[in-house]
Amino acid sequence: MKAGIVGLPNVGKSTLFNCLSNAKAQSANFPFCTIEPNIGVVNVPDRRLEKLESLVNPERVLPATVEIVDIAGLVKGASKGEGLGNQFLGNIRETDAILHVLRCFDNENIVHVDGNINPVRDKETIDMELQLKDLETADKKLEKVKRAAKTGNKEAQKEEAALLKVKHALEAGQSVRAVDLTEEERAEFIRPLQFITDKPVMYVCNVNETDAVSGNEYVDKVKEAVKGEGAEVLVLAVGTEADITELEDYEERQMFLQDIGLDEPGSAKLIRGAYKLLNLQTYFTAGVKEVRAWTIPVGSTAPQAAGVIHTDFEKGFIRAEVIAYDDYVSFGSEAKVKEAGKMRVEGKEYIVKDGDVMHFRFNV
Ligand SMILES: Nc1ncnc2c1ncn2[C@@H]1O[C@H](COP(=O)(O)OP(=O)(O)OP(=O)(O)O)[C@@H](O)[C@H]1O
Ligand SMILES: [Mg+2]
Repeated sequence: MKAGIVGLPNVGKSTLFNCLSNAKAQSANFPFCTIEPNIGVVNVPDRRLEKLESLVNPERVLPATVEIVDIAGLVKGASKGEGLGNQFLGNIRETDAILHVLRCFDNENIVHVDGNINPVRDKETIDMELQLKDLETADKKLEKVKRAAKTGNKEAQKEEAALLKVKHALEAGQSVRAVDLTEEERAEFIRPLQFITDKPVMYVCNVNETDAVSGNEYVDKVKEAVKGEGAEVLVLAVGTEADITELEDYEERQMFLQDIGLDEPGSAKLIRGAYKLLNLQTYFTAGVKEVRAWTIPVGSTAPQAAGVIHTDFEKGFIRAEVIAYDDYVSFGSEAKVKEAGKMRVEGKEYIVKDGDVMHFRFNV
């Protein structure tokens, strides 16, 4: 599962990537600095993990991770091959969620490819290119389906109807995620086509240091423009945070953050947001050797969760012993939780909850 960073050229995508990931991407003040995508594995900050560490005192602690991809900037006409359009759009198709960076800062030294600062227009430019690309996908598929539909194939007729809804919405400037489709239409016909504008999105407003806490007028306009989408809008002083990430010393980083009015890096919030956007959640294993966060899709069953550790755990799954995170913390140790009768034994059907601390019993 991975989230891709998209936006116009020179808006701060690679700089954002650099505050998230230890892998360093080249960032510079000229458009199309990035050509090949940069891929980084990012630790998901989670205070619960720190709490468990303090209770268990393990030899090591392993956080959950999420993959972030820094993609080349898109420009108007990308869907028709402008810039390096088509190739870049291919890189976006391979991701599972989109972090859309919008330039919300004034700075005469940093070139804007369209001449002035207007994040709402920029968003529309990017959306339109993504929508045009999706339209191409829909048209191609429709051509095939139409023939089968004409012969009276019922399934093909249903598919044609769903695709036509999507086509018309895209032509009207809507994204696929906003199209009114039945659950069945989505699952059977639309999701398999991996439309770019069907992927969940979060907007990242890149602001100056002074606006890191309360945003600015540009941010307000973005919020107003995306109100109907239900998407999250995050305010982040990307340039400043990248500088702070460079500091070796933890105390020094905290001081800098406090100076700009933050108690944790905005990038931490963003990573958690990306994790949620990907529809992922965490369960923990907590032993003296290792306290570890494991990543599973929301709605996973206990055997599926066990399978993330090892396929044998899933195949030979017998049962899971589960402690709710809050119980673990309020009783202070596994032994005390057991004494209090708060440890549950769950079977194959159990849907794992975020934060569960788990042991698996299995048989191979
Ligand atoms: N909030 C900010 N304030 C001032 N300058 C910034 C801010 N964010 C990024 N920059 C600067 O903007 C320039 C472009 O940044 P970056 O290389 O990250 O853009 P990009 O979106 O990756 O561009 P490309 O699409 O060309 O790869 C860099 O010089 C960076 O330092
Ligand atoms: Mg870049």
